[in-house]
Amino acid sequence: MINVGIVGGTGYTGVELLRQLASHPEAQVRVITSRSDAGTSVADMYPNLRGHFDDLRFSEPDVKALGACDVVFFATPHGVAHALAAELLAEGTRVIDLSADFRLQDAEEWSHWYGQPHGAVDLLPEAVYGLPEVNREQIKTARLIAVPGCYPTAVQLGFLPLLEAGVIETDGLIADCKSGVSGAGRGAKVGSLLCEASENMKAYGMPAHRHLPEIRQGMRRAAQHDVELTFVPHLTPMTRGIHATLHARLNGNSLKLKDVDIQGIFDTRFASEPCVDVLPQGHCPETRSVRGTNMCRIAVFRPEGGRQLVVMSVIDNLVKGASGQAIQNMNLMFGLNETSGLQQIALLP
Ligand SMILES: NC(=O)C1=CN([C@@H]2O[C@H](COP(=O)(O)OP(=O)(O)OC[C@H]3O[C@@H](n4cnc5c(N)ncnc54)[C@H](OP(=O)(O)O)[C@@H]3O)[C@@H](O)[C@H]2O)C=CC1
Ligand SMILES: CC(=O)N[C@@H](CCC(=O)OP(=O)(O)O)C(=O)O
Repeated sequence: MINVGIVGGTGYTGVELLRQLASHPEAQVRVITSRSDAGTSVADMYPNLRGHFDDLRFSEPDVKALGACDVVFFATPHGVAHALAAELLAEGTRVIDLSADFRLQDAEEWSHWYGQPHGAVDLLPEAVYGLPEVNREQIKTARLIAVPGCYPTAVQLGFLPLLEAGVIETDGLIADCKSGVSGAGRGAKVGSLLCEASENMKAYGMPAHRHLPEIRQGMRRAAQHDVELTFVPHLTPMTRGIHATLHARLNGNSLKLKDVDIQGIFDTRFASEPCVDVLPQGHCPETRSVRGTNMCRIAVFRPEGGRQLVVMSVIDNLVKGASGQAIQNMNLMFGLNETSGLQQIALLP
């Protein structure tokens, strides 16, 4: 049994970790922290978990108790994992961070986008970007994982096959993304109020959202050179889900273009991926088909056989976009079945 600690258990990604770990056959949550709700029982705060964690109570973060765990998840705001990761790693505890603290390889770039100094520069060289579809082998031996952001997961998975195959222009790329409101976290904010967010849709984070450098970093790796991307996030009136509509243009001359099998590129790239499902030609993915699941569903279109491509990529922001992907990483790090505890099917309607 893997002994698990969670720092920041009262947020949406924290409770999503608990929901998934409740049915995990080889993981046991031993410690879960909240400073404001220390002493409260988990089942009292989240009645959907009654019967699963009845003896578990939130406690103040304590490095000794967390350091006795095999792995600690950070489901905390940016900067918290910077402060605690080194001490936990020194205890032999592995760290899986759901925040952005270790996602960018360049500490100065991180400080620029997150508006604070990087608090753990020494750990950056060993942090592994936890996108299993790209870094599976490094994840298996990692001590410190940076779980990708929600938009970066949906966007990178959608663009990767095309970038790796070298069939698209790498300038003028567009990621037009829509997110459910749980992406903004559980903390009270005016923008998340029912009267603000329902029956409404708006873009935000313009002209540049903090996920842009993270997405660009992954796309640069896939293309092996810089890419030019416009990323526009929108808030939509649903609780969970991300829908990314990606636009790219085929490169090369029109004679060669005839022969490019776009559907085949996606089918081949993700054929052995347990958490990516490429839809058959002509089908559009929908967010409700991945709601509560660790699946990314993708479709690719080439309207009228032209140069322009449209890729659609959907995930649940709290699962494949956060907690589910974090558990997928844990499974790989501990040599377990990669989808252990992650085999939920979406509830329709
Ligand atoms: N929501 C989403 O869709 C996604 C979120 N993420 C990231 O995951 C992380 C958590 O997100 P989310 O669950 O939405 O966040 P919330 O804001 O809902 O929850 C934050 C949690 O962290 C705890 N916390 C806050 N400050 C500290 C601190 N200084 N030290 C220790 N614990 C602290 C809080 O409890 P308390 O204050 O009581 O200690 C709370 O349990 C964030 O970095 C977020 O950006 C990543 C992908 C998707
Ligand atoms: C709808 C909404 O507000 N979404 C959040 C992104 C989700 C998130 O928490 O970002 P990380 O993955 O980097 O942690 C935002 O735009 O800031």
